[in-house]
Amino acid sequence: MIDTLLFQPERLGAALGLLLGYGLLCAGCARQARRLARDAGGHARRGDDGTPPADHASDRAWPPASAGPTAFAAGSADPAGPDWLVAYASQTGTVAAWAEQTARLLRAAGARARVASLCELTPAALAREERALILVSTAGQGDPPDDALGFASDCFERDGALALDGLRYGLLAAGDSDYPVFCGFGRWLDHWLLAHGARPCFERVEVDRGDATALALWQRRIGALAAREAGPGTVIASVASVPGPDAAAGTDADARAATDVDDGVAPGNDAATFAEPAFSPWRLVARHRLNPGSIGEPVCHLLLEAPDADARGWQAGDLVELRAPGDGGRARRYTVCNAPGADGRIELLVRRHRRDDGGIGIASGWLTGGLAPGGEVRLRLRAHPSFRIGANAGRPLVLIGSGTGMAGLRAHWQARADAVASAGAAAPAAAPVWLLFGERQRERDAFFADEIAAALADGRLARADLAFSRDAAGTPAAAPRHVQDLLHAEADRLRDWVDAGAALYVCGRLAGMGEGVDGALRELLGGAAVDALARAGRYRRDLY
Ligand SMILES: Cc1cc2nc3c(=O)[nH]c(=O)nc-3n(C[C@H](O)[C@H](O)[C@H](O)COP(=O)(O)O)c2cc1C
Repeated sequence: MIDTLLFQPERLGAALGLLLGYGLLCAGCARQARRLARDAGGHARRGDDGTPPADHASDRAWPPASAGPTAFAAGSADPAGPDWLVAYASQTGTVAAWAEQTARLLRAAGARARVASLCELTPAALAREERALILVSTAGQGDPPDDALGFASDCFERDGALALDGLRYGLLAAGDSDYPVFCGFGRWLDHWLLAHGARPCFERVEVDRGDATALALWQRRIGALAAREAGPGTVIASVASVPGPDAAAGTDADARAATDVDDGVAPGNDAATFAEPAFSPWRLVARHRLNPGSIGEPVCHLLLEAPDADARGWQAGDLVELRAPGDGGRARRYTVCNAPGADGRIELLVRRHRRDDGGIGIASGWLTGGLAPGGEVRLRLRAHPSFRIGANAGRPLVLIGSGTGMAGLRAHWQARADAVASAGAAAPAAAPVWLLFGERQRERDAFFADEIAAALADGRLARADLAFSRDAAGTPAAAPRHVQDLLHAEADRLRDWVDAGAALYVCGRLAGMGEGVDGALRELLGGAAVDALARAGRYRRDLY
């Protein structure tokens, strides 16, 4: 996605800079070159046919089951011990959660740890730090997550002018090797840090699809660092029980030798266990097809009921991860389609996926067909901080999306309406909500048309603009066909809303819609303004 936000020459002149800078950095740093050589072959754990091996299919478990209970005893560590910044950039919340867990590990080892999103940091602020653990994912096509856009563009602007030689850091790069540019942002950031004099405490840890072995390695690295920094006599427990890099298929002893951290951590006691929430058995209450007769694949609206504890603590904008039978234990993500309600139910929108070979996707096929009402779904909720309402609760909202992206938009307009209802009559008038949505045919694919009409009638929605791409025959050529065309058609209104403080939320497919909407926004508002909105948390995206 940032190729449209940051890395296009006509915008920040950065695409060329990135490529050039990347090349120069690689050329200029022998150690990095060795690392890159390893990177090139380092993902040979994929099967010969290009399919991911079974361990990649594991969900984002942290720590891996094999790690056993993870315990860090503070021992004799100075409670006001070394101060760590744990910085993260995360598009869909995975890495944000790992950052929190990383900080917990450090604190349990007697260190002080502050967690901050890269959107709260500048390169100059980072330069003032002595110790940082940095965890970043990659989004779009090898790009930074949205919360790192400002930081990344600052890196370009300050390139050459910044000295980071006072900083020691460890870097975790999360990605998915199914994408052509694996861990693109994490690798770029690592090179940028090195080029500016920052010193790595250990070799970059790359985590492919939540790979448990790589997470275990990260955990070992932190444990060893914490032990060393906490000083002699500190007992840090259980880190030694995490399988070492040599025990793991495909990891390299060289990476271990290259680090300046000793993994020999003394076993100890006491537990400060952390773990991902378990999958719970939710139940399918009802399923309706939203687009009968559509020329597209079926889109179903699913209603799911929670086992008690799972229904709490989530917000509009959050995701679920679920496992379908026969899907190799892989966790699939869907955006929740409703706001939290008293009944504790969640709703999902699922389009049946048609593969290139004509077959049907395992998870989407099951959710839209094989799973019978009353049937069980192994599911867990996942916070998605960068798509939540956050500080935008009082702002006008512009909700933009297409297809199953309706899910995240609906959750937000429902949540806004619920917040207004619970504030009571004395509350000030709610900030307005504007929906812009695209699908194929009005007659078949107008998801939630009745609900939208009712919301317009009672003011929950101030305005709704819909575009149907396959209804264009017979209409003027200039008529909006896609949601990005709606933005162009409503350019003045869009500028007025943004001037009035609106936040923009975009949900749906990255390819086509997400990129097209980003391009339209940049054309209409200007690239710098869009970057500023992103930095201020007023441009939030849930793209897939
Ligand atoms: C829309 C989208 C685009 C992605 N693009 C890439 C990519 O270009 N390279 C990569 O290695 N991983 C890519 N990923 C995978 C994510 O980096 C990976 O799932 C990561 O664990 C997500 O962490 P987060 O939830 O903290 O953002 C992409 C994921 C999504 C949803």
